[in-house]
Amino acid sequence: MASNITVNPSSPALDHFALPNLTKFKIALCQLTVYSEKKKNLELAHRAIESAADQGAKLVLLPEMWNCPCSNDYFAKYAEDFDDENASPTYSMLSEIASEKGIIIVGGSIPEQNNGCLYNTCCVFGSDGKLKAKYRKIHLFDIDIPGDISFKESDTFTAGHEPTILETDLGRIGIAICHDLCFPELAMLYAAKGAHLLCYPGAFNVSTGELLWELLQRGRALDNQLYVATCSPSRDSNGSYTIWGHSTLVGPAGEIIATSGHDETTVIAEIDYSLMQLQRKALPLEKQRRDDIYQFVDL
Ligand SMILES: NC(=O)CC(=O)C(=O)O
Repeated sequence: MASNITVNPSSPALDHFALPNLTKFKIALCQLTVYSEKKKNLELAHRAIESAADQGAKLVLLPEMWNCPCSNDYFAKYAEDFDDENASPTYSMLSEIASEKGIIIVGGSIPEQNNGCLYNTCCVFGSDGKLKAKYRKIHLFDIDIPGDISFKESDTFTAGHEPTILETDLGRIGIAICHDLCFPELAMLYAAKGAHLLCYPGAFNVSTGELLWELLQRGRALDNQLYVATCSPSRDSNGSYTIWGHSTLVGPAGEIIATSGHDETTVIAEIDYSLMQLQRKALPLEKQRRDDIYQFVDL
């Protein structure tokens, strides 16, 4: 299916150097422990967001599946319907704290129930507390490594098909979730639409995490010369799915700006979009791209 984003990388209308109102700000990556009680997860997230905002963060990113254990056995039971916002405790909590603190929240992901389907969904709330965007994970994580890990997200979830990029005071933000990191095309699509920052709530496991997590984020940042932020739950070695952790902010030259281990923590780091401009000037990939030989086409 065609994306609802029209992409023309060489469009003269799009100034890839244009910066948002606020070019320098703090981002917080809240690496949260996930409990089996949803109420506890909501309370923990509320405290972490509050504390991050009090430390000056203007944008808070939460992990993939931060209020539900990462298992097909739980997704349906924990799912919420965002169309009925009064019936969604997660929606209410994120919306309230976003407006109370005047911050943007990229709300990680939780299971969404909608019209009989389940989605792995990220909601973004603006500083007025309003829902600004909803992204449903496009690439579901199905893996089978004999003797290691077997997980089939598509047993439960339906894949989304709408890339989501939003214009904010903190720049153009592209949203994707975890396994979406493995697909450079989605990041390229966002870059072609002028994204400054890509946010990936993620929950890589220990098998793929050690090998791929950092490599993929640095690759997406370096190829597109923009910021990449990831946020994972903390490790729970008792669960059936052992999380890698290591929430990270990567800069436009592919450099790690800040990262964590696998325990519960909040990473607070600075984003400075002028570094993006410098990197793009120093290494003008956009100008060097050989559109005469290959082209990125949005079908
Ligand atoms: N949750 C995921 O999509 C996990 C993933 O991609 C991984 O490699 O682990």
